[in-house]
Amino acid sequence: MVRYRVRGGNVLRGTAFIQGAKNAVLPMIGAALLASEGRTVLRNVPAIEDVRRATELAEAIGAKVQFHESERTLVIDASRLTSPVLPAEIARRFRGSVLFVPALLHRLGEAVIEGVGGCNLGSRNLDFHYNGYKRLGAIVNEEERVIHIKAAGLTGAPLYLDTPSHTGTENLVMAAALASGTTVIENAALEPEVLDVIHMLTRMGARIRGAGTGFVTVEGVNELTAVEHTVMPDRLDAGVFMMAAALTGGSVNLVGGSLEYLGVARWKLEQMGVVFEDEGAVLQVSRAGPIRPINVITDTYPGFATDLQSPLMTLACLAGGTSYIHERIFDGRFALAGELNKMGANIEVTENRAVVHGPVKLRGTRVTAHDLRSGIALVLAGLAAEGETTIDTGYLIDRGHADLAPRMQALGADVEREISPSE
Ligand SMILES: CC(=O)N[C@H]1[C@@H](OP(=O)(O)OP(=O)(O)OC[C@H]2O[C@@H](n3ccc(=O)[nH]c3=O)[C@H](O)[C@@H]2O)O[C@H](CO)[C@@H](O)[C@@H]1O
Ligand SMILES: C=C(OP(=O)(O)O)C(=O)O
Repeated sequence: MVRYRVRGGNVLRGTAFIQGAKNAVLPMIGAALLASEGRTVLRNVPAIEDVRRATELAEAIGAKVQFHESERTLVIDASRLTSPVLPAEIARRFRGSVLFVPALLHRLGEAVIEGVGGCNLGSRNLDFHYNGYKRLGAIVNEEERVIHIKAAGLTGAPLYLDTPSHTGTENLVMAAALASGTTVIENAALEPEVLDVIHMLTRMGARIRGAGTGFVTVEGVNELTAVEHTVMPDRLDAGVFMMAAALTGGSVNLVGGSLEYLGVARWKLEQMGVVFEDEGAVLQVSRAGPIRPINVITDTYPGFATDLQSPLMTLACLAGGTSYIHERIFDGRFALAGELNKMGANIEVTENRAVVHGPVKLRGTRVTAHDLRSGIALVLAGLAAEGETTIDTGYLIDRGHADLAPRMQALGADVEREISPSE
């Protein structure tokens, strides 16, 4: 079992390199599987557990994949896919497994989903995905524990999403890209990662209009070509390093930490006292004065990202006053509050609203990451706490943050990653 150990009190200074985006690279691996010839090269790929699982899953269905981790480069040869089955033991470990379905439908005519993983955040349905496939002509059998989807050729159709689902949009765009005829997807997601995936698909030969408008039109083509593509920077990884600088009162330079994709999170952090200075392509982050309390409502992009809500809760514990957080995307994303309260925080949760009373003095203790973002939020809490914080289920942090300990150490933080002796 992986565990993180953090000794608090150090002020962070120096340079951090922001990784490539987890939520862009996973659909890009799914997109690479649509190309029936040649090799796809993805650059700026983060060495995270989710990418390792995606590599294993792609191999399980017959693709040849090489992950050159030190070069942050993934090479995918999907010329022969051999199995429509997404095996449970891999697929259950990450949400991105669901992004392999369009390639299986187009290449093999069926997909068998033995399980889908991802962060445990309450209900996480896939009905928008399945309804979309059905409208494109697929038959979806959801009656068993194992889901079977069959498609003898997909045909373009008008589609909609009840809410602008991130992976839902990516999946329906990929399904429509090789369908015959035209598909219009109404209420499509606007997240920058979705746009980066559409950019890659367009370079592969897909005909997609309207990305970033909420109405995406896809004219189906007969084939897609393997391309080389550089994954955009991870705005969630950047947000964490911004908050690490702010809560320790330090100053860090973020390489790849552009403000361009932060949406409302940028303005909320500024209201809390975070100062940004763009120096060409490097972003300097520091704090002016004490941390101020904040009101945050999570929303789809450009609203405040739900994935930054947990780290923000840690920052709010240190603010001089009461902060209010309203979580609108996931119904089970407040397990963090109980863990922070063990460290001395004063957080009250009622359904999907949290009231964070600050400032408190956090004390290091043993805590548990319930999901990826609560895990990284506990690392941040550890940086600000007196004494040592031990965070179990470190695998969840490694799902989405590459080389966290060395990157934090380079800034002067006392963060260690260890494998627990019990295994
Ligand atoms: C791999 C990946 O990209 N993960 C991201 C993606 O997850 P993911 O794509 O799973 O999140 P969605 O945008 O689909 O989910 C948003 C909301 O819609 C609901 N919903 C979604 C699909 C569906 O078919 N039916 C349904 O009811 C979900 O339960 C949730 O309440 O977007 C989330 C919201 O920005 C992020 O937190 C995740 O980091
Ligand atoms: C919810 C998250 O990821 P996933 O959708 O991969 O579980 C996340 O990145 O916080």
